[in-house]
Amino acid sequence: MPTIGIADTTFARYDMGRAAIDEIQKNVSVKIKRVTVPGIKDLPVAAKKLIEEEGCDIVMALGMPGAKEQDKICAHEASQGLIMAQLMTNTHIIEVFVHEDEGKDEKELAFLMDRRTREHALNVIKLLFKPEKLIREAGTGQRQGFEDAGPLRM
Ligand SMILES: Cc1nc2c(=O)[nH]c(=O)nc-2n(C[C@H](O)[C@H](O)[C@H](O)CO)c1C
Repeated sequence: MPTIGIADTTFARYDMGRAAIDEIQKNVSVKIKRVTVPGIKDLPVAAKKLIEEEGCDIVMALGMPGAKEQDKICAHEASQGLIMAQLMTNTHIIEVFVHEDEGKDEKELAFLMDRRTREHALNVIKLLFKPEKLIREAGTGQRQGFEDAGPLRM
């Protein structure tokens, strides 16, 4: 049975880990290993350890960059770390970041954090079990959270 790793943060203002686990368990039978770290810059090593030490086949890295300039720099650094961890382990780490200023108010932010997490959880399931479904969605302008952009028409 495959194992999905879930790495999330205490900095985030919504329990993204719980949303991811709920969505995965509604759809498939897998083993889940969860770890929670303080912030997004701690996610790369957490994800790498889930892969190398806990045998995870894929990992979701869940976090919320804050609205300040230093938070955005922090998010860029965390993203680079996550890409490095993927290359070092040859394993997908699906980054699910929701920036605190993406929602117009707290209600919309919570909605977005829940929905983006769940939609990426479904992507993780497709990557693991049904990669051909992603091929069918190629070029269709999928977005996680808000409305899909949709395909371009000629
Ligand atoms: C400036 C800053 N911004 C964020 C953020 O926007 N989101 C987040 O999850 N964490 C932030 N952190 C904390 C770092 O990611 C990390 O937890 C600490 O530097 C400890 O390694 C920091 C330090």
